Amino acid sequence: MSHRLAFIGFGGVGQGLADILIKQEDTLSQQYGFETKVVAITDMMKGSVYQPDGLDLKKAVEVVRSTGSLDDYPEEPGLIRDLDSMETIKKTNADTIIEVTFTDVKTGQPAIDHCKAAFKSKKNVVTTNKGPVALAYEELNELAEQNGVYFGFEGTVMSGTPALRMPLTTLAGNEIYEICGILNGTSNYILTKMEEGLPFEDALKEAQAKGYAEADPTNDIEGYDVRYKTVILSQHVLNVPVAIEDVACKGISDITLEDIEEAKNNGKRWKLLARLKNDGGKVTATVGPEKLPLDDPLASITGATNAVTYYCNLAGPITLSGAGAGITETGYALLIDLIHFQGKKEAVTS
Ligand SMILES: NC(=O)C1=CN([C@@H]2O[C@H](COP(=O)(O)OP(=O)(O)OC[C@H]3O[C@@H](n4cnc5c(N)ncnc54)[C@H](OP(=O)(O)O)[C@@H]3O)[C@@H](O)[C@H]2O)C=CC1
Ligand SMILES: N[C@@H](CC=O)C(=O)O
Repeated sequence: MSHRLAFIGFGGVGQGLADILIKQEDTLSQQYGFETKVVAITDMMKGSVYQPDGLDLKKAVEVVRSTGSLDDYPEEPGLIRDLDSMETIKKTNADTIIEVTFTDVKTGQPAIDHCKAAFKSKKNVVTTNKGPVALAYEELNELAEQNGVYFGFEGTVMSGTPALRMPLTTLAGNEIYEICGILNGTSNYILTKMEEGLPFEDALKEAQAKGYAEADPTNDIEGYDVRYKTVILSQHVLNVPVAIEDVACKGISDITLEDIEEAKNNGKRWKLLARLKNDGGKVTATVGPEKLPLDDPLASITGATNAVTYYCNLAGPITLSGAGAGITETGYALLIDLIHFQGKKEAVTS
Protein backbone atom coordinates (compact mmCIF):
# COMPACT_ATOMS: atom_id res chain seq x y z
CA MET A 1 0.00 0.00 0.00
CA SER A 2 1.40 3.38 -0.96
CA HIS A 3 0.99 6.50 1.18
CA ARG A 4 1.36 10.07 -0.08
CA LEU A 5 2.76 12.10 2.79
CA ALA A 6 3.02 15.84 3.41
CA PHE A 7 5.18 17.12 6.26
CA ILE A 8 4.02 20.22 8.11
CA GLY A 9 7.16 21.19 10.03
CA PHE A 10 10.53 19.75 9.12
CA GLY A 11 12.69 20.07 12.23
CA GLY A 12 14.35 17.28 14.18
CA VAL A 13 11.45 14.82 14.32
CA GLY A 14 10.31 15.40 10.73
CA GLN A 15 13.83 14.78 9.49
CA GLY A 16 14.05 11.79 11.84
CA LEU A 17 11.12 10.14 10.07
CA ALA A 18 12.53 11.14 6.67
CA ASP A 19 15.83 9.41 7.53
CA ILE A 20 13.98 6.24 8.52
CA LEU A 21 11.90 6.23 5.31
CA ILE A 22 15.08 6.65 3.26
CA LYS A 23 17.18 4.06 5.11
CA GLN A 24 14.48 1.43 5.61
CA GLU A 25 12.63 1.82 2.31
CA ASP A 26 13.37 -1.70 1.07
CA THR A 27 12.75 -3.46 4.40
CA LEU A 28 9.47 -1.62 4.95
CA SER A 29 8.30 -2.51 1.49
CA GLN A 30 9.34 -6.17 1.69
CA GLN A 31 8.15 -6.84 5.27
CA TYR A 32 4.99 -4.74 5.46
CA GLY A 33 4.17 -3.84 1.86
CA PHE A 34 4.63 -0.30 3.18
CA GLU A 35 5.48 2.27 0.54
CA THR A 36 5.52 6.04 0.75
CA LYS A 37 5.98 9.02 -1.47
CA VAL A 38 6.65 12.29 0.28
CA VAL A 39 4.85 14.77 -1.96
CA ALA A 40 5.22 17.95 0.11
CA ILE A 41 7.28 19.51 2.86
CA THR A 42 6.30 22.86 4.36
CA ASP A 43 8.19 24.48 7.21
CA MET A 44 7.93 27.92 8.76
CA MET A 45 11.50 29.11 8.06
CA LYS A 46 12.84 26.41 5.74
CA GLY A 47 10.28 27.04 3.00
CA SER A 48 8.09 24.66 1.05
CA VAL A 49 8.26 22.26 -1.89
CA TYR A 50 5.45 20.25 -3.47
CA GLN A 51 5.86 17.67 -6.20
CA PRO A 52 2.64 15.74 -6.96
CA ASP A 53 4.68 12.80 -8.33
CA GLY A 54 6.83 12.62 -5.19
CA LEU A 55 9.87 14.55 -4.00
CA ASP A 56 13.39 13.19 -3.94
CA LEU A 57 13.38 12.88 -0.15
CA LYS A 58 17.10 12.22 0.15
CA LYS A 59 17.80 15.39 -1.77
CA ALA A 60 15.33 17.39 0.36
CA VAL A 61 17.01 16.25 3.60
CA GLU A 62 20.48 16.94 2.19
CA VAL A 63 19.51 20.43 1.07
CA VAL A 64 17.92 21.32 4.41
CA ARG A 65 20.91 20.01 6.36
CA SER A 66 23.46 21.79 4.20
CA THR A 67 21.70 25.13 3.65
CA GLY A 68 18.96 25.24 6.31
CA SER A 69 16.38 25.86 3.60
CA LEU A 70 14.36 24.05 0.94
CA ASP A 71 14.95 26.93 -1.48
CA ASP A 72 17.93 25.05 -2.92
CA TYR A 73 15.89 21.95 -3.71
CA PRO A 74 16.55 21.56 -7.47
CA GLU A 75 14.07 22.91 -10.00
CA GLU A 76 12.18 20.21 -11.90
CA PRO A 77 9.01 20.02 -14.02
CA GLY A 78 5.87 20.10 -11.88
CA LEU A 79 7.61 21.39 -8.74
CA ILE A 80 5.60 23.96 -6.78
CA ARG A 81 7.21 26.16 -4.16
CA ASP A 82 6.07 28.32 -1.29
CA LEU A 83 2.72 26.80 -0.36
CA ASP A 84 1.87 27.67 3.23
CA SER A 85 0.84 25.04 5.77
CA MET A 86 -2.89 25.31 5.11
CA GLU A 87 -2.42 25.23 1.33
CA THR A 88 -0.23 22.16 1.71
CA ILE A 89 -2.86 20.43 3.82
CA LYS A 90 -5.84 21.36 1.65
CA LYS A 91 -4.52 21.64 -1.90
CA THR A 92 -1.85 18.97 -2.36
CA ASN A 93 -2.55 15.36 -3.32
CA ALA A 94 -1.18 14.08 0.01
CA ASP A 95 -3.44 11.55 1.74
CA THR A 96 -1.66 11.78 5.10
CA ILE A 97 -0.39 14.84 6.94
CA ILE A 98 2.62 14.42 9.22
CA GLU A 99 2.07 17.26 11.71
CA VAL A 100 5.41 17.92 13.41
CA THR A 101 5.35 21.61 14.19
CA PHE A 102 6.24 22.85 17.68
CA THR A 103 3.95 22.16 20.63
CA ASP A 104 2.27 25.32 21.92
CA VAL A 105 1.39 24.53 25.53
CA LYS A 106 -1.08 27.41 25.87
CA THR A 107 -3.25 27.22 22.77
CA GLY A 108 -2.21 24.06 20.90
CA GLN A 109 -2.19 26.23 17.76
CA PRO A 110 -1.61 26.27 14.85
CA ALA A 111 -1.50 22.48 15.11
CA ILE A 112 -5.18 22.14 16.14
CA ASP A 113 -6.24 24.04 13.02
CA HIS A 114 -3.85 21.94 10.90
CA CYS A 115 -5.52 18.76 12.16
CA LYS A 116 -9.03 20.13 11.63
CA ALA A 117 -8.25 21.24 8.09
CA ALA A 118 -6.73 17.86 7.29
CA PHE A 119 -9.73 15.90 8.59
CA LYS A 120 -12.19 18.15 6.77
CA SER A 121 -10.15 17.51 3.59
CA LYS A 122 -10.47 13.75 4.30
CA LYS A 123 -6.79 13.36 5.07
CA ASN A 124 -5.22 11.29 7.84
CA VAL A 125 -3.05 12.96 10.47
CA VAL A 126 -0.12 11.40 12.23
CA THR A 127 1.50 13.67 14.80
CA THR A 128 3.88 13.90 17.74
CA ASN A 129 2.54 17.34 18.64
CA LYS A 130 1.02 17.21 22.10
CA GLY A 131 -1.05 20.40 21.76
CA PRO A 132 -3.91 19.10 19.62
CA VAL A 133 -4.20 15.84 21.53
CA ALA A 134 -4.10 17.40 25.00
CA LEU A 135 -6.43 20.31 24.22
CA ALA A 136 -8.83 19.03 21.55
CA TYR A 137 -8.84 15.24 21.94
CA GLU A 138 -12.56 14.67 21.72
CA GLU A 139 -13.29 17.17 18.98
CA LEU A 140 -10.44 15.96 16.77
CA ASN A 141 -11.19 12.27 17.23
CA GLU A 142 -14.84 12.90 16.39
CA LEU A 143 -13.90 14.91 13.31
CA ALA A 144 -11.51 12.19 12.13
CA GLU A 145 -14.21 9.57 12.60
CA GLN A 146 -16.88 11.62 10.81
CA ASN A 147 -14.56 11.99 7.84
CA GLY A 148 -13.46 8.35 7.85
CA VAL A 149 -9.79 9.18 8.38
CA TYR A 150 -7.10 8.18 10.87
CA PHE A 151 -5.64 10.20 13.76
CA GLY A 152 -2.38 8.76 15.13
CA PHE A 153 -0.45 10.29 18.03
CA GLU A 154 1.59 7.52 19.68
CA GLY A 155 4.70 9.72 19.87
CA THR A 156 3.01 12.37 22.01
CA VAL A 157 3.77 10.38 25.16
CA MET A 158 7.21 8.80 25.57
CA SER A 159 8.35 9.22 21.99
CA GLY A 160 8.81 5.83 20.25
CA THR A 161 8.12 3.85 23.45
CA PRO A 162 4.54 2.58 23.10
CA ALA A 163 3.10 4.24 26.22
CA LEU A 164 -0.32 4.68 24.60
CA ARG A 165 -0.70 1.59 22.42
CA MET A 166 0.72 -0.92 24.93
CA PRO A 167 -1.78 -0.38 27.78
CA LEU A 168 -4.73 -0.33 25.37
CA THR A 169 -3.76 -3.44 23.40
CA THR A 170 -1.40 -5.70 25.34
CA LEU A 171 -2.99 -4.89 28.72
CA ALA A 172 -6.57 -5.00 27.40
CA GLY A 173 -9.08 -6.39 29.91
CA ASN A 174 -7.40 -4.83 32.95
CA GLU A 175 -8.80 -1.92 34.86
CA ILE A 176 -5.93 0.57 35.12
CA TYR A 177 -6.53 2.46 38.37
CA GLU A 178 -3.27 4.36 38.70
CA ILE A 179 -0.43 5.57 36.48
CA CYS A 180 2.90 6.95 37.63
CA GLY A 181 5.71 7.95 35.32
CA ILE A 182 8.77 9.91 34.35
CA LEU A 183 7.50 11.48 31.14
CA ASN A 184 10.00 14.15 30.13
CA GLY A 185 13.36 13.24 28.63
CA THR A 186 14.88 16.71 28.97
CA SER A 187 14.22 17.14 32.68
CA ASN A 188 15.29 13.59 33.49
CA TYR A 189 18.46 14.17 31.49
CA ILE A 190 19.13 17.40 33.42
CA LEU A 191 18.57 15.74 36.82
CA THR A 192 20.89 12.87 35.85
CA LYS A 193 23.63 15.23 34.68
CA MET A 194 23.27 17.41 37.79
CA GLU A 195 23.89 14.30 39.87
CA GLU A 196 27.17 13.98 37.96
CA GLY A 197 27.95 17.57 39.00
CA LEU A 198 26.98 19.49 35.84
CA PRO A 199 25.19 22.83 36.47
CA PHE A 200 21.52 23.06 35.43
CA GLU A 201 22.11 25.42 32.49
CA ASP A 202 24.89 23.29 31.00
CA ALA A 203 22.80 20.14 31.30
CA LEU A 204 19.89 21.91 29.58
CA LYS A 205 22.17 23.02 26.73
CA GLU A 206 23.26 19.39 26.23
CA ALA A 207 19.62 18.23 26.14
CA GLN A 208 18.86 20.90 23.54
CA ALA A 209 21.87 19.90 21.42
CA LYS A 210 20.70 16.29 21.49
CA GLY A 211 17.25 17.26 20.15
CA TYR A 212 15.31 16.33 23.32
CA ALA A 213 14.07 19.76 24.38
CA GLU A 214 10.99 21.62 23.16
CA ALA A 215 11.46 24.70 20.96
CA ASP A 216 10.80 26.63 24.21
CA PRO A 217 12.51 24.53 26.91
CA THR A 218 10.52 26.28 29.65
CA ASN A 219 7.88 23.69 28.80
CA ASP A 220 10.25 20.88 29.74
CA ILE A 221 11.71 22.34 32.90
CA GLU A 222 8.49 23.81 34.32
CA GLY A 223 6.55 20.57 33.84
CA TYR A 224 4.10 21.89 31.22
CA ASP A 225 5.14 19.20 28.72
CA VAL A 226 4.49 16.49 31.33
CA ARG A 227 1.15 18.10 32.18
CA TYR A 228 0.08 17.70 28.54
CA LYS A 229 1.22 14.08 28.53
CA THR A 230 -0.69 13.48 31.78
CA VAL A 231 -3.86 14.83 30.22
CA ILE A 232 -3.33 12.62 27.15
CA LEU A 233 -2.83 9.51 29.33
CA SER A 234 -5.97 10.29 31.29
CA GLN A 235 -8.10 10.85 28.21
CA HIS A 236 -6.70 8.11 25.99
CA VAL A 237 -5.67 5.34 28.40
CA LEU A 238 -8.06 5.88 31.35
CA ASN A 239 -10.84 7.19 29.12
CA VAL A 240 -11.50 10.06 31.56
CA PRO A 241 -11.06 13.65 30.35
CA VAL A 242 -9.06 15.93 32.65
CA ALA A 243 -8.64 19.66 32.07
CA ILE A 244 -5.10 21.05 31.90
CA GLU A 245 -5.88 23.56 34.67
CA ASP A 246 -6.95 20.74 37.01
CA VAL A 247 -3.49 19.17 36.92
CA ALA A 248 -1.33 20.71 39.68
CA CYS A 249 2.04 21.29 38.06
CA LYS A 250 5.55 22.10 39.28
CA GLY A 251 8.79 21.65 37.34
CA ILE A 252 12.46 21.17 38.21
CA SER A 253 13.75 24.72 37.72
CA ASP A 254 14.10 25.30 41.51
CA ILE A 255 16.21 22.20 42.09
CA THR A 256 19.82 23.07 42.88
CA LEU A 257 23.03 21.04 42.90
CA GLU A 258 22.78 21.25 46.71
CA ASP A 259 19.31 19.67 46.66
CA ILE A 260 20.63 16.87 44.45
CA GLU A 261 23.58 16.33 46.79
CA GLU A 262 21.38 16.35 49.89
CA ALA A 263 19.08 13.70 48.34
CA LYS A 264 22.10 11.60 47.32
CA ASN A 265 23.48 11.70 50.89
CA ASN A 266 20.12 10.39 52.12
CA GLY A 267 19.94 7.52 49.60
CA LYS A 268 17.42 9.34 47.42
CA ARG A 269 17.14 10.80 43.93
CA TRP A 270 14.99 13.63 42.52
CA LYS A 271 12.61 12.70 39.69
CA LEU A 272 9.92 14.71 37.94
CA LEU A 273 6.84 12.51 38.29
CA ALA A 274 3.37 12.46 36.79
CA ARG A 275 0.79 10.74 38.98
CA LEU A 276 -2.76 9.85 37.95
CA LYS A 277 -5.32 8.13 40.18
CA ASN A 278 -8.61 6.92 38.79
CA ASP A 279 -11.17 6.79 41.56
CA GLY A 280 -14.34 5.36 40.01
CA GLY A 281 -14.18 7.55 36.89
CA LYS A 282 -12.77 10.66 38.60
CA VAL A 283 -9.10 11.21 37.87
CA THR A 284 -6.79 13.18 40.14
CA ALA A 285 -3.54 14.11 38.43
CA THR A 286 -0.38 15.91 39.53
CA VAL A 287 3.03 16.76 38.09
CA GLY A 288 5.97 17.58 40.34
CA PRO A 289 9.46 16.68 41.53
CA GLU A 290 9.78 14.03 44.23
CA LYS A 291 12.69 12.46 46.10
CA LEU A 292 12.53 8.71 45.49
CA PRO A 293 14.40 6.09 47.50
CA LEU A 294 17.05 4.46 45.31
CA ASP A 295 15.28 1.09 45.41
CA ASP A 296 12.16 2.58 43.74
CA PRO A 297 12.09 1.22 40.14
CA LEU A 298 11.63 4.76 38.77
CA ALA A 299 14.75 6.02 40.61
CA SER A 300 17.01 3.98 38.34
CA ILE A 301 15.66 5.62 35.15
CA THR A 302 18.40 7.96 33.95
CA GLY A 303 19.17 10.30 31.06
CA ALA A 304 16.52 10.88 28.38
CA THR A 305 14.95 7.52 29.19
CA ASN A 306 11.39 7.62 30.54
CA ALA A 307 9.31 5.03 32.34
CA VAL A 308 5.68 4.60 33.26
CA THR A 309 3.99 2.15 35.60
CA TYR A 310 0.42 1.08 34.91
CA TYR A 311 -1.30 -0.30 38.01
CA CYS A 312 -3.65 -2.97 36.69
CA ASN A 313 -6.34 -4.80 38.66
CA LEU A 314 -5.52 -8.17 37.04
CA ALA A 315 -1.91 -8.03 35.88
CA GLY A 316 -0.58 -5.94 38.79
CA PRO A 317 1.90 -3.12 38.23
CA ILE A 318 3.49 -3.17 34.76
CA THR A 319 6.36 -0.79 34.03
CA LEU A 320 7.31 0.24 30.53
CA SER A 321 10.63 1.98 30.03
CA GLY A 322 12.34 3.41 26.95
CA ALA A 323 13.27 6.58 25.12
CA GLY A 324 11.22 9.60 26.17
CA ALA A 325 12.67 11.89 23.52
CA GLY A 326 15.02 11.77 20.55
CA ILE A 327 14.91 12.43 16.86
CA THR A 328 15.06 8.85 15.57
CA GLU A 329 12.91 7.45 18.38
CA THR A 330 10.18 10.04 17.83
CA GLY A 331 10.43 9.69 14.04
CA TYR A 332 9.87 5.99 14.67
CA ALA A 333 6.70 6.79 16.66
CA LEU A 334 5.28 8.37 13.48
CA LEU A 335 6.25 5.30 11.47
CA ILE A 336 4.58 2.91 13.89
CA ASP A 337 1.32 4.88 13.60
CA LEU A 338 1.56 4.74 9.81
CA ILE A 339 2.17 0.98 9.85
CA HIS A 340 -0.73 0.35 12.28
CA PHE A 341 -3.02 2.55 10.23
CA GLN A 342 -2.12 0.58 7.12
CA GLY A 343 -2.84 -2.67 8.99
CA LYS A 344 -6.28 -1.38 10.04
CA LYS A 345 -7.12 -0.26 6.52
CA GLU A 346 -6.07 -3.56 5.01
CA ALA A 347 -8.16 -5.46 7.57
CA VAL A 348 -11.23 -3.39 6.58
CA THR A 349 -10.74 -3.85 2.83
CA SER A 350 -9.83 -7.58 2.88
N1 LIG B 1 12.12 16.09 19.88
C1 LIG B 1 11.55 15.12 20.56
O1 LIG B 1 12.23 14.25 21.15
C2 LIG B 1 10.07 15.01 20.63
C3 LIG B 1 9.25 15.97 20.07
N2 LIG B 1 7.88 15.85 20.14
C4 LIG B 1 7.05 16.85 19.49
O2 LIG B 1 7.21 16.72 18.09
C5 LIG B 1 7.06 18.02 17.47
C6 LIG B 1 8.30 18.32 16.62
O3 LIG B 1 9.42 18.31 17.47
P1 LIG B 1 10.88 18.68 16.92
O4 LIG B 1 11.00 18.23 15.53
O5 LIG B 1 11.82 18.23 17.95
O6 LIG B 1 10.78 20.27 16.95
P2 LIG B 1 11.61 21.29 16.05
O7 LIG B 1 11.48 22.60 16.75
O8 LIG B 1 12.95 20.74 15.74
O9 LIG B 1 10.78 21.31 14.69
C7 LIG B 1 9.55 21.92 14.54
C8 LIG B 1 9.52 22.49 13.15
O10 LIG B 1 8.22 22.98 12.89
C9 LIG B 1 8.36 24.20 12.18
N3 LIG B 1 7.15 25.00 12.36
C10 LIG B 1 6.74 25.67 13.45
N4 LIG B 1 5.55 26.22 13.22
C11 LIG B 1 5.19 25.91 11.96
C12 LIG B 1 4.07 26.19 11.12
N5 LIG B 1 3.06 26.93 11.56
N6 LIG B 1 4.06 25.70 9.86
C13 LIG B 1 5.09 24.96 9.41
N7 LIG B 1 6.17 24.67 10.14
C14 LIG B 1 6.22 25.12 11.40
C15 LIG B 1 9.62 24.85 12.76
O11 LIG B 1 10.08 25.78 11.81
P3 LIG B 1 11.36 26.70 11.97
O12 LIG B 1 12.21 26.17 13.07
O13 LIG B 1 11.96 26.56 10.63
O14 LIG B 1 10.80 28.01 12.32
C16 LIG B 1 10.50 23.63 12.95
O15 LIG B 1 11.29 23.34 11.81
C17 LIG B 1 6.86 19.01 18.60
O16 LIG B 1 5.49 19.28 18.71
C18 LIG B 1 7.39 18.29 19.83
O17 LIG B 1 6.72 18.67 21.01
C19 LIG B 1 7.27 14.78 20.73
C20 LIG B 1 8.03 13.77 21.29
C21 LIG B 1 9.49 13.84 21.35
N1 LIG C 1 10.77 17.74 25.05
C1 LIG C 1 10.19 16.47 25.27
C2 LIG C 1 10.16 15.72 23.98
C3 LIG C 1 9.19 14.65 23.98
O1 LIG C 1 8.00 14.82 24.20
C4 LIG C 1 10.99 15.69 26.28
O2 LIG C 1 12.10 16.13 26.63
O3 LIG C 1 10.49 14.66 26.77
